Amino acid sequence: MISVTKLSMSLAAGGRAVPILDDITLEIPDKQMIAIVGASGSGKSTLLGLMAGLDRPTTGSITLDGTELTTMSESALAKFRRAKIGYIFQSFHLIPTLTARENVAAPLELSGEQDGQVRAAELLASVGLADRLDHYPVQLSGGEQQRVAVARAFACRPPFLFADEPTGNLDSTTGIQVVNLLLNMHRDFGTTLVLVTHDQHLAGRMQRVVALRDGRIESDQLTGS
Ligand SMILES: Nc1ncnc2c1ncn2[C@@H]1O[C@H](COP(=O)(O)OP(=O)(O)OP(=O)(O)O)[C@@H](O)[C@H]1O
Repeated sequence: MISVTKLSMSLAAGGRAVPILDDITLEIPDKQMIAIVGASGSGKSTLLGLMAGLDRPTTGSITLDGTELTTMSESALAKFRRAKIGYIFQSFHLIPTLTARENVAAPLELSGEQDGQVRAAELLASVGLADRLDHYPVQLSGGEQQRVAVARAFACRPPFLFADEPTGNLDSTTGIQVVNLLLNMHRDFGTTLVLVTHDQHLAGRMQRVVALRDGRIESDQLTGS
């Protein structure tokens, strides 16, 4: 379960504090698939980054599986993220000097897994990239890079997966392939999936859609998906 309580975030800009998120309270049950939507600048990416422990709020609480993130030391937070959190970026963020297989193996090897390279090859096969193991990111299309990023994000079987506009840089057909992959992985791994999107089609495939407006929750609806 993800619990966000009375979360606020202000950032300094032009010598003054600008409110970005204001009094957000949100509970996300285990295994739920939820989309965060809203106009550009409404605070979606900021909220996602806070829930994933990438940033610290000004006030409020964030717990994942009962662990409070906001008071953790940097090193404890980094360890927690490695064990519990997968993150997918709009612009893929693969390591350019590593092959597809090495990119996926990296988090496995960091977490002490002996057969990381073998497991990485299996994961890449499961996202349809068995014949791209030794390609570097620059040798892959955008959709292929995002599939590598999806395989990497799920590699350590994290209970929590966050995705910031995962289809934002892809054409619609490739975007649909990546979404199908996310849904399959969610089903197979039982992951809680929180994603930010501008894509109505993608949002509608989640079980719940939370809309932000000016840093506050404007609506919170189950979709029936
Ligand atoms: N480091 C920063 N310093 C100052 N303001 C910031 C900073 N990062 C983000 N902001 C501001 O915070 C607000 C929310 O940004 P955020 O990226 O969370 O919005 P978003 O809803 O994800 O937008 P988009 O859909 O365009 O990606 C924006 O007005 C942005 O300009």
